[in-house]
Amino acid sequence: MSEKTIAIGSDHAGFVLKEKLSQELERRGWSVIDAGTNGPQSVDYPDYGRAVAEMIADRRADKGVLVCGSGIGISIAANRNPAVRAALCHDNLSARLARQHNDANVLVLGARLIGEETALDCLHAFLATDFEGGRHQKRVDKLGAAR
Ligand SMILES: O=C(CO)[C@H](O)[C@H](O)[C@H](O)COP(=O)(O)O
Repeated sequence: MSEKTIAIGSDHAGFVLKEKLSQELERRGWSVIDAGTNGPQSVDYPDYGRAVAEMIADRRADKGVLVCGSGIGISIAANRNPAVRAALCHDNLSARLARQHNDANVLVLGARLIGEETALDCLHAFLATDFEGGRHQKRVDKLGAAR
């Protein structure tokens, strides 16, 4: 795995946004593993949330990005894996706090709820922000998540 490997996945509702985010990640030098889906045909979000979560757990990817219509279903799916801290974000601040306070390793976006510009803003904030540690470390430890 290269130092900057990211796994990305979506259901049909997130497919178009996933493609845009994937292009942006590659433009920024990330090695992207695309877990699908690969078109607009209706699929089931748990399959893609699970696939990206397993890549995080197996350390095939450092971070992940998931997209569905609201972001809710695919967050629930990913967070069932104890290695994952998936954060559903709607703006720059929530994406930043997800990293600073929660050490989130998966960014989740709702393609039917936010526009492309906001999604890219969330992505940039998520990638640019480090975990603060300190008082947040023991709380993250209590989540029981592996790193
Ligand atoms: O999981 C979701 C809702 O919590 C996502 O928004 C899905 O993308 C959505 O449920 C898919 O809906 P559709 O009517 O089958 O396109």
